Amino acid sequence: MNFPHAELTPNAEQASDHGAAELAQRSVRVRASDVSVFYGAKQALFDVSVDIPDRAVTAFIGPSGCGKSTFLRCINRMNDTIEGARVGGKIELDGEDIYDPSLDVVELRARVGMVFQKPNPFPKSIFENVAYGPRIHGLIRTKADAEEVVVSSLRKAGLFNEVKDRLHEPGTGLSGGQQQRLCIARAIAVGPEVILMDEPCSALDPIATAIIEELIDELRENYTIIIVTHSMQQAARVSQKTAFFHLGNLVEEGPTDKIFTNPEDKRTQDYITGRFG
Ligand SMILES: Nc1ncnc2c1ncn2[C@@H]1O[C@H](COP(=O)(O)OP(=O)(O)OP(=O)(O)O)[C@@H](O)[C@H]1O
Repeated sequence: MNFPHAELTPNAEQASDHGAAELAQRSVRVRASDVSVFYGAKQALFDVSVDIPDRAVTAFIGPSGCGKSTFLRCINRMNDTIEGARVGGKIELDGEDIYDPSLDVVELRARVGMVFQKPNPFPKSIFENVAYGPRIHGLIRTKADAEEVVVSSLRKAGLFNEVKDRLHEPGTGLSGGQQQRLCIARAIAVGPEVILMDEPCSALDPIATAIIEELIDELRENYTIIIVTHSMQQAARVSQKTAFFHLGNLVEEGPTDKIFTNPEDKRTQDYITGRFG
């Protein structure tokens, strides 16, 4: 699909039906109900409710400062690490309240992995970048276990063939796109169900971006992916569901082809046609 910025297409209804049918087959992996976020006295998100479908890609789009990253960080409780941040409402992962006081946040962050805007490999070898997480989570005991998890995670991240002869060299020596795939391998290594990606291609060139987009498309077979992106073309290419945020509100969400061809809210229409943002 490649039609952001397009005016409504004549077959919009047909396209929407197709996207809706695909999404209807997916169960809900993450459910947010009336989520609000405050940074000190300032409210950054207002009563956001949305269902995130299992094993699909959901894109969060919207102008700068509208709260996309803030909402993404609620889903693995990264906002807990920001002083003065307060989260209200409810977020469930497979029906379990992730803000329940009895929930182990370290375990949650293994189940809900995160990939950041700027690739941030540890200053360690490629091998250790991937083996570190499973080791501290007690998922590997022997050297053979470590090798198995490193190789399979690098394969799933589409990086193994490029690095198999230099696994013990520093991860920071890879190109930006390879470093980002290393970070994806690192997230995959601890067996997540959900992978959050906060503008994962914004520091990459178009070729590295295309490789990551292809990878995201493959990963959705096994993982629930949520991506924040400034690129509407990227949202249209990689996602099946799109949520449009504006001034801290979730304005509209639905099948990506419907949001881009037949949005219901004028603000969504204005944004996707490039009138603001
Ligand atoms: N750590 C923080 N402390 C205080 N205010 C914050 C913090 N992080 C974000 N904000 C504010 O919350 C609002 C939403 O920011 P957020 O980064 O979530 O938006 P965004 O849509 O992801 O923006 P961008 O597309 O520019 O990354 C903004 O007004 C921002 O200034």
